Amino acid sequence: MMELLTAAQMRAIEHEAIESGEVTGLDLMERAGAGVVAAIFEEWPELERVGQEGGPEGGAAPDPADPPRGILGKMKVLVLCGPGNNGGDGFVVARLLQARGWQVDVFLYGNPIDLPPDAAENYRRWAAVGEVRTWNDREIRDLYEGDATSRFLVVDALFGTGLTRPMPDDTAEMWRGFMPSPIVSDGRDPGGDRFVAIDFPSGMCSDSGKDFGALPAHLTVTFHAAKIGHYMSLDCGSYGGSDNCGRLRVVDIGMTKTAAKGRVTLVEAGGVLGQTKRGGHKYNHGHALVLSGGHGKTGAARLAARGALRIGAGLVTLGSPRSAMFENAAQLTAIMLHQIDGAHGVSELLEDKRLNAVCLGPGLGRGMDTQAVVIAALKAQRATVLDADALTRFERNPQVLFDLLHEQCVLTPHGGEFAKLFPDLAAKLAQRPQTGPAYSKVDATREAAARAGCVVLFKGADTVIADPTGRCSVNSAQYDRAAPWLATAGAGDVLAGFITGLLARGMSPKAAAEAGAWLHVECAREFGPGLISEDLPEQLPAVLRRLERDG
Ligand SMILES: NC(=O)C1=CN([C@@H]2O[C@H](COP(=O)(O)OP(=O)(O)OC[C@H]3O[C@@H](n4cnc5c(N)ncnc54)[C@H](OP(=O)(O)O)[C@@H]3O)[C@@H](O)[C@H]2O)[C@@H](O)CC1
Ligand SMILES: Nc1ncnc2c1ncn2[C@@H]1O[C@H](COP(=O)(O)OP(=O)(O)O)[C@@H](O)[C@H]1O
Ligand SMILES: [K+]
Repeated sequence: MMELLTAAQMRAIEHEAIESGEVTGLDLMERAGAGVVAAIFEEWPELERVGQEGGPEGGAAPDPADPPRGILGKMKVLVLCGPGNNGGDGFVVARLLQARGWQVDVFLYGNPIDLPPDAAENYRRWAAVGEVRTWNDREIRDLYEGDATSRFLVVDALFGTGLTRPMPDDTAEMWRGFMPSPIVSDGRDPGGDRFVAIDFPSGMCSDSGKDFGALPAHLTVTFHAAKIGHYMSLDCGSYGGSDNCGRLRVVDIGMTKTAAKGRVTLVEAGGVLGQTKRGGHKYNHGHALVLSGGHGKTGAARLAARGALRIGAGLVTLGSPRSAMFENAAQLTAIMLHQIDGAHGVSELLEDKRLNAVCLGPGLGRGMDTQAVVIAALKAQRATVLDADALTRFERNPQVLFDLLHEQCVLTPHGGEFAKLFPDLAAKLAQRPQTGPAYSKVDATREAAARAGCVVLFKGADTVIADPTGRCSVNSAQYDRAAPWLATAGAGDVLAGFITGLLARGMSPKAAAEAGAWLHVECAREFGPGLISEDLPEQLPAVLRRLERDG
């Protein structure tokens, strides 16, 4: 199970490892620097030839007959070291690359006398073989921009997990010079300069992913475990959150400990395995009820119902108001249809104990009825997914909803819905931070789950799932699992259906939310560009088959 750490947890793990005699701080820094160098060559194998005999190096003319050499031209390294241990890692990288024959320039932000001990030792080791130039952001920019014939490998070792406030003013000039470098979506820029961030792109908050003025990287190399900030996607314009990191690599530096408490995990395939049916009658796999909106607003509920059926609920019934019966009947086959009018109808139908999971919200409408219907369903104490209108209908008085929620419920808000139910938490999350570690989506979702008394799944490319006890995970649709096609109308309705289907099959609310969200992203990836929400449930057979095969 992959953990995502806060900066404080990482420091505690490091402290424990050093105290136990498992490793020294200097060992860790050496391994971190060596790990960065190894990651650079794994990412761009063609760079291995730089500085080697017969390979391109400072001064070598590009050879158009030899594409790799022609692409690289002259390759120089610029290492930007900061005043803490992130800077210490930078000195190690500088030393190791110079030893391979690279031409390396190193700038230090701050006074060498103030460096912490391990960084100071690596400063000395570098200073014995190379120059440390005093920080001058104008000079760095000139050096970078003034050399049109060279390609640069820029190593950003300014700030890592110790960043506590917005980037200092005297880095702004240099940042502006670097910014035009294109950051392409898969983190590769094979023809141009390479920006490598040690631990974090400097200016990015390691706990929240929030942007204190970050310099985006093509490759980010972190140590021991990824941090929460690496997986927070801010959805706030072109640069922010995980978008800053380019590709992410995690390097093992030989520590064995994990976070003692408050751990956050990354949702992975493991939690989803075993979902394929192994026998039993349809009633052994549960019976899900999805409530439809009225005439002209029925598509969302059908998407959810289809999702619930495909994910393996034994039976799925669509509860439809009288006005929409014909419309629904015309488009349903395996899904059963039952007329339900109003809250009374819901209570009556849920007297049938075989209906063990309910989905409310997609297309339900914001009319008077919705609130009463939700209340009736919650009083029936079934495993219940509340999405869309079933959430926003309580905007004026969320406490009415919170008082009725129980531990078998899952709320699935997107950002707008979250803000309606938890306006104070959404406001805290939206604030531009002045000090770090900043308030994160993980913090907000945990608080929301504690307040609601049930599982909250806060959607996005970084879907955060928390239960009221603080257990928390992130389902990421970033990096290798990017699925931008999910930003399509109705995708959330299908997710609500997936989770409802898994609840009907007896999964716990948190496990169902995690597995549903994971499979949702896999379905989007299985289909790829051009996806519309109807396609999502139809990818499940292939995804489940693959899981079975590879499991
Ligand atoms: N933990 C581990 O296991 C391992 C950690 N390792 C490495 O250590 C890194 C963490 O090191 P770190 O704690 O020294 O913090 P780091 O990011 O170098 O910055 C702290 C310095 O920056 C300063 N500062 C902060 N913000 C600022 C701002 N906006 N503007 C100006 N200054 C600012 C801050 O000043 P202060 O706030 O104290 O005034 C302090 O001087 C980690 O990212 C990883 O690379 C590896 O070696 C492997 C093992
Ligand atoms: N850029 C993206 N990358 C990955 N997943 C996304 C992205 N945008 C949206 N999603 C996912 O798609 C779904 C959209 O849900 P929602 O906003 O409720 O849409 P709708 O109301 O149209 O059904 C959520 O599961 C969300 O996590
Ligand atoms: K950095």
